[in-house]
Amino acid sequence: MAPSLSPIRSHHVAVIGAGAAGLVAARELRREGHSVVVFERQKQVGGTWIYTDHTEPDPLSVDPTRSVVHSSVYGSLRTNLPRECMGYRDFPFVDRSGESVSRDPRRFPSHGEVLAYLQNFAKEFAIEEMVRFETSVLKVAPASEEGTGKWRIESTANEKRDRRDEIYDAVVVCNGHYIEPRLAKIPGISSWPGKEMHSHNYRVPEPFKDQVVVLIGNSASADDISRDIARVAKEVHVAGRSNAADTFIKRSGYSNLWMHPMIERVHENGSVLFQNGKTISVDVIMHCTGYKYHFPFLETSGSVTVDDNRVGPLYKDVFPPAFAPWLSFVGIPWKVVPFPMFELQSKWIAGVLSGRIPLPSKENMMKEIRTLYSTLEAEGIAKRYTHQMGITQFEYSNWLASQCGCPETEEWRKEMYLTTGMRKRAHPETYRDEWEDHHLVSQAYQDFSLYT
Ligand SMILES: Cc1cc2nc3c(=O)[nH]c(=O)nc-3n(C[C@H](O)[C@H](O)[C@H](O)COP(=O)(O)OP(=O)(O)OC[C@H]3O[C@@H](n4cnc5c(N)ncnc54)[C@H](O)[C@@H]3O)c2cc1C
Repeated sequence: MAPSLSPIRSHHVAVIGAGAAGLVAARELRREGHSVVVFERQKQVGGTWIYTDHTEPDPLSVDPTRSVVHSSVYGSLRTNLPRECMGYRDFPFVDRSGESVSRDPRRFPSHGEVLAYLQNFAKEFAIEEMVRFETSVLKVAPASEEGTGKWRIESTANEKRDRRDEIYDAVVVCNGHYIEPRLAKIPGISSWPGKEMHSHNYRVPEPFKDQVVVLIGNSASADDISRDIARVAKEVHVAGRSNAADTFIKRSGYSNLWMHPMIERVHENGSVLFQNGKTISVDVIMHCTGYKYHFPFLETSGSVTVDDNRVGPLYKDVFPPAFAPWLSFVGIPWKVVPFPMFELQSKWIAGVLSGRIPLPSKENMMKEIRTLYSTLEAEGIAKRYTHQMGITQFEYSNWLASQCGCPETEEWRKEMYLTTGMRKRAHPETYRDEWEDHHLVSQAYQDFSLYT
């Protein structure tokens, strides 16, 4: 029998990961009265925002035995959302350059500023006292075959190599999903002699000096990294699946940066043929093709799977009905404003666990998931886009807010997200330094005065 959800019960909850998702999950769980242990394999909080010069020994990151480097952040990275929009709702991401000279006051700051913000958040809410640093979770499995609802967690302290085996009432998975690369399929690649890598292992442009580089991808990273590398490389070519087959465009402002459709095939002599018929001799192919959800520690005997990058079944992207509410995930949706969404998902999980917020029956949750899958299929949307949200994120967040009794997403935040998206597409070079949504910034700061 699973533990009953009588009103306001406190549980012993494990959170996996101390990135932006795990930090706010820990705060909300403790606020609700649960006892919390956060497992974090790195030495500090911040997850993907902890920049490191290190990269993985396997540049494509496909070797399952490789030592994993968590962060995918590159040296020049600045946020692609304005700070007002990006921060948690009750801990605004405001300029704190008055507090320390090393802060970055820009509206679209560098990765170091986001890390500093997350560190401030952890300090403000005393999160670190709940975190076991340098401790990797190796296995998460139901504690017994009888389905007691409890979870067995095996972990190891990285240095000491001592394994711990513990039982928790509930597990909240916040392990991030920008670690396990997806790769493009390229005909002829096995005998192509050049260097292949994934953007996960890109840090700085210098190694690409005087080289001819092809980047595959239409994402923010392909866009940013191509410009970064074009400063030193001989030529940079971006191959995008969504570009028309005859695309051959020189990027304005650059003498050495071109856009193409996908690669048709590559050859033993080092050349690359694009679908537009252009052939060039290439030194490096970089896959900026995104990541796969990956939960190497999770053992659910097939009850929770990753199928073509669909994590499922998940009710509202959070609870697998078979284990609800004792297993949950924060941070699965993508193309979203992540931090405020993590905050609402975490409030919901905390309230459901304590019995304050009801969940539908397992059957009804499954019914809703099946309806979602059928709708996606009928609309011709591939499984791998199940968790993509974009504009629908606000309806989703507002639903979460209604469950938790919180105010809906602020209008200014929604408008700022949409306006930034439009400016990014129209002015990819300058959107981080020039903007027109000053009225939205004022509205944001009016709201922030409640918290700052
Ligand atoms: C290149 C890049 C640019 C981005 N730009 C933006 C942006 O501009 N704005 C924005 O809002 N978002 C951006 N994002 C999205 C970003 O991922 C989210 O903002 C957010 O940081 C994700 O937080 P998370 O906690 O889900 O995951 P992560 O930050 O990845 O944290 C997961 C944590 O789990 C730990 N962990 C994993 N497995 C284990 C284990 N087995 N045992 C113990 N600990 C474990 C990791 O060490 C890590 O600390 C960007 C992402 C990338 C990759």
